[in-house]
Amino acid sequence: MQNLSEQCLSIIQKRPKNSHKGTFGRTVLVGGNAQFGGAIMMSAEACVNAGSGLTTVITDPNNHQALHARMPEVMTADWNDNELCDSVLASADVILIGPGLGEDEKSQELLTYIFQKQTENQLLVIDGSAITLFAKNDEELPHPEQTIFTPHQMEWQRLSGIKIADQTEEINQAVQEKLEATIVLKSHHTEIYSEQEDFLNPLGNPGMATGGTGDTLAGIIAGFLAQFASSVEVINAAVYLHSYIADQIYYDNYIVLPTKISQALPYWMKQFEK
Ligand SMILES: NC(=O)C1=CN([C@@H]2O[C@H](COP(=O)(O)OP(=O)(O)OC[C@H]3O[C@@H](n4cnc5c(N)ncnc54)[C@H](O)[C@@H]3O)[C@@H](O)[C@H]2O)[C@@H](O)CC1
Ligand SMILES: Nc1ncnc2c1ncn2[C@@H]1O[C@H](COP(=O)(O)OP(=O)(O)O)[C@@H](O)[C@H]1O
Ligand SMILES: [Mg+2]
Repeated sequence: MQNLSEQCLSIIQKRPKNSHKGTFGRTVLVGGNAQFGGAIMMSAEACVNAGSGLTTVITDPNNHQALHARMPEVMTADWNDNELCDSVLASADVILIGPGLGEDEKSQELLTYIFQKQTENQLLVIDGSAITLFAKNDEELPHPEQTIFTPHQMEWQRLSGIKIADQTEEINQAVQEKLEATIVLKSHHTEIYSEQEDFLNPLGNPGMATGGTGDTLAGIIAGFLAQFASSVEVINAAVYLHSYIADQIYYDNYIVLPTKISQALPYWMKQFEK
């Protein structure tokens, strides 16, 4: 397993002078039920700050007002409006589903719907509740090689059937090969399992152990994939930068608020741009 280093951030390119919002990808985020609206809001805040050109959130209408108030940069779609959701999804480069999605009938319906809609040109990031739902059912991934799962250890236990205590590199890798998707296995030492190689993130701190830190990472991964060419290196950079910024904040803060990581992203991306 290869240790990630600052070098992995070299995928952060200086923006071309003649660029526009269309240059940096369209990201569609799906999640946030009435109870967990904050989760998808944190993903959206991360995604916009990570540089996604256009970001739309498909969510419970209860969350629209709060989302607009917090982040006017984000567009919204009512997750009951199929026609609107169809058109929003058709133009997506990256879809993220799961933060705060919940596990009821509506959540399952949305996951099945996204599986139907994903095309071979679109990347799909599956996080949070969507991992738990997928683990419970017999559905197949429409495009495994275009799919990234971002489970924490308990979600990975549900998805892979491997108990947390038994989650060793060899066993995890074997399940990655079966799933054919990329796995970002989150813990105090996050690991990335991909088709090519496995990676270990040496950064991060206990200040990150607060609800929303993973929702934020999912938003950064989606935003990075939307604007930089799709590769495991881009996912590595998202994981590394998320923890790098969290470590900067932890230096003089007992808790690392997830939204503070998002707010610091544009500054740190500027420091590392090549
Ligand atoms: N403000 C919000 O709206 C928030 C909503 N959230 C959403 O809540 C839903 C449920 O997700 P949860 O993860 O809370 O619930 P889960 O039930 O999926 O997992 C949490 C359980 O896993 C255990 N666990 C073991 N190892 C762990 C590890 N390495 N990292 C994290 N947990 C570990 C924890 O102790 C906890 O009991 C998701 O859709 C998520 O996006 C959470 O992100 C929290 C914040
Ligand atoms: N003690 C820790 N050290 C390093 N990173 C941590 C620690 N605790 C949590 N994290 C990171 O915080 C994130 C938590 O993700 P997750 O459990 O999905 O949170 P949530 O769903 O509440 O947003 C992961 O990126 C994980 O690596
Ligand atoms: Mg999570």
